Amino acid sequence: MNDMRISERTVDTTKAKIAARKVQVHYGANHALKDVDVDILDKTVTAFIGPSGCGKSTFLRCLNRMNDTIPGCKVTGKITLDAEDIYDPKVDPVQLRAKVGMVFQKPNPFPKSIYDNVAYGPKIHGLTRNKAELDEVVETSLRRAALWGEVKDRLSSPGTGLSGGQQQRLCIARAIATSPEVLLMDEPCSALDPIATAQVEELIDELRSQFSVVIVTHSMQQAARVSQKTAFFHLGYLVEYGETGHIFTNPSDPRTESYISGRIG
Ligand SMILES: Nc1ncnc2c1ncn2[C@@H]1O[C@H](COP(=O)(O)OP(=O)(O)OP(=O)(O)O)[C@@H](O)[C@H]1O
Repeated sequence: MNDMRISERTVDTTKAKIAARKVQVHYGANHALKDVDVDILDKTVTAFIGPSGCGKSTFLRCLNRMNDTIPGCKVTGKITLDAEDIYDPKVDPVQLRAKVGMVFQKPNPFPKSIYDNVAYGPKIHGLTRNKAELDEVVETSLRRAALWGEVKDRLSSPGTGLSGGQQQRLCIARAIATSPEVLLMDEPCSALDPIATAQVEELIDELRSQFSVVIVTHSMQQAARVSQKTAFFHLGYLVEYGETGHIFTNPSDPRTESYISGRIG
């Protein structure tokens, strides 16, 4: 069922899945993001890089309206998903977040069973008609998150009992269970060891065949390994955006050059 929804999508990889124009974010008096314009492509991994505090997470949160939940945070400008304005008053942010899922820095499974962690989204969004369909979505999502083999015999055990890397893959399974079109990942490997990091990176590459992935990372090596497009942020500006290979070998802006060569950051 999940597979059907995905294969039904017509995809043109040069097409913008998300388009941002003149995006500004203020936290009270702090002007955190300034005039950000970018097209995020479908079926592509886009990395957001830049020094601490430059606005990467702030911009990521604009893309599924997570900033709505932060008091004093004001977002202006325009962001569209498939040409539809996500800040239009008729858009329900909860529905939007099912389409634009998010995985956080620290694995944050619900204090529920492994099964219920994954079943939660499809249940609240009414995506399945019966237990058999729900079972199928849970299995498919856990398989896609490369976790099924490790948990299939203990689906009723608590999600919080898994290792850190397994918990992060569970959170990824939870995020993909609603068949999102975009997956936002905010430093998803920063709490993981190198083996778990490698597993999640492999997974990111696989997920790209189904949808658009945006990843915030402090690791330039990781950005280079997993992404096809990179956006470099500095002091609230999106300084440079382009092919990852180009950004890392031949950046156009001196600020990008300084960052990738380790002179700022
Ligand atoms: N919840 C918040 N409330 C108030 N100000 C915030 C909040 N989140 C971020 N900011 C401010 O917005 C600016 C950008 O922060 P943001 O976290 O987006 O940067 P970042 O590039 O993701 O940083 P890091 O790499 O350290 O995670 C900073 O000045 C920060 O202090």
